[in-house]
Amino acid sequence: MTAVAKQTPAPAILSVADLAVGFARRDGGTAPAVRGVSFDLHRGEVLALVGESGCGKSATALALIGLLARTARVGGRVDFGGRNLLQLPEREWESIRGRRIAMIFQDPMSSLDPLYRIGDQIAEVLRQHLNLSPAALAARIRELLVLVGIPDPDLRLRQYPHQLSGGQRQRVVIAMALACDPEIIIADEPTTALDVTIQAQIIDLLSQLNRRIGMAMIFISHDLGVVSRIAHRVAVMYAGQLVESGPCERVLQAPAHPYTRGLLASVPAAGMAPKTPLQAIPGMVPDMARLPPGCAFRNRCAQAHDVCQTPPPLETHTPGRAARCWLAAQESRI
Ligand SMILES: Nc1ncnc2c1ncn2[C@@H]1O[C@H](COP(=O)(O)OP(=O)(O)OP(=O)(O)O)[C@@H](O)[C@H]1O
Repeated sequence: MTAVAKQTPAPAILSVADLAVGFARRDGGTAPAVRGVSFDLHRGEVLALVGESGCGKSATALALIGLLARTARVGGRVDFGGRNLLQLPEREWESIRGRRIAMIFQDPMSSLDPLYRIGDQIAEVLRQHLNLSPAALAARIRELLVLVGIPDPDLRLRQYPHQLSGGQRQRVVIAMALACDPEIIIADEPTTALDVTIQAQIIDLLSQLNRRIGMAMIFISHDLGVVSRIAHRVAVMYAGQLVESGPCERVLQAPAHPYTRGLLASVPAAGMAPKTPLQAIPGMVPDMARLPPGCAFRNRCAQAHDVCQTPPPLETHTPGRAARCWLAAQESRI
């Protein structure tokens, strides 16, 4: 696996502090989904949120853009533009969602309306937020299609979603997310629904756009191979908590948490011989309603020992690198 050389810029434009999300259960209780997550997103930076299905990545993302289900209970702070987004009334979200913070979902068809032409759908996003003349609107739609690498934009903008390939549809969704020059894009598994070659093209496009336009991005993925191609920083989540974070190259080269090491062993790395067996992490992600006492990963961890019955804190060992593991501290892995 080759990590692209990237630099982490400052300052923070979004600050998440002690974010907690829980979902109401039928018995009146709350099932936790996100447990005390804190991180900063810096201007121009790509931060990857990584972890297996069910570890709380999407719930974190949806909290940042005010799209959690009504049954969700939310705590903590999300500071952006001088406001705590968790307290924003819905009518005030209109000037932020899609305008200053935009989201790209996994399946392009969930963001596109099959009944409307591509150009009209991009126009709708622009009309919602900006007051452009008809000529400026048409020019901006064309410019966006060119920006995301859609060939023959004048033809494509008159077509319907079903007339485009899956990769082109995801490019259109990216164009819609970029339409109003947002400061932050949240991309939730944006390539999972695409085949492998197209996946690589979309990741390269997002990476190029980040470098050219400089928008910050929260990139959600379960695949550290994909993350290594785009992220400046990585935050690994397990059972709703951050278990490791740090600069992408350093985390991938010297993972401090056994869970991060498990995730790395389960993805193909560049230079690996073709039939090298990949190792899945044994066991299952715990049921969030019945978390084991102590470290949430200990039932799956080959290195678990007595101390792991006490929950480990997320400790910063070197500046910018943190891990939630008693062993990481003892072995000075970071
Ligand atoms: N609307 C909801 N109602 C009840 N529980 C939910 C809801 N959305 C998510 N959850 C639960 O919250 C936990 C975290 O889910 P989340 O979707 O954030 O995980 P994820 O890491 O993004 O996984 P995936 O990649 O599968 O989306 C899971 O236990 C999930 O079942």
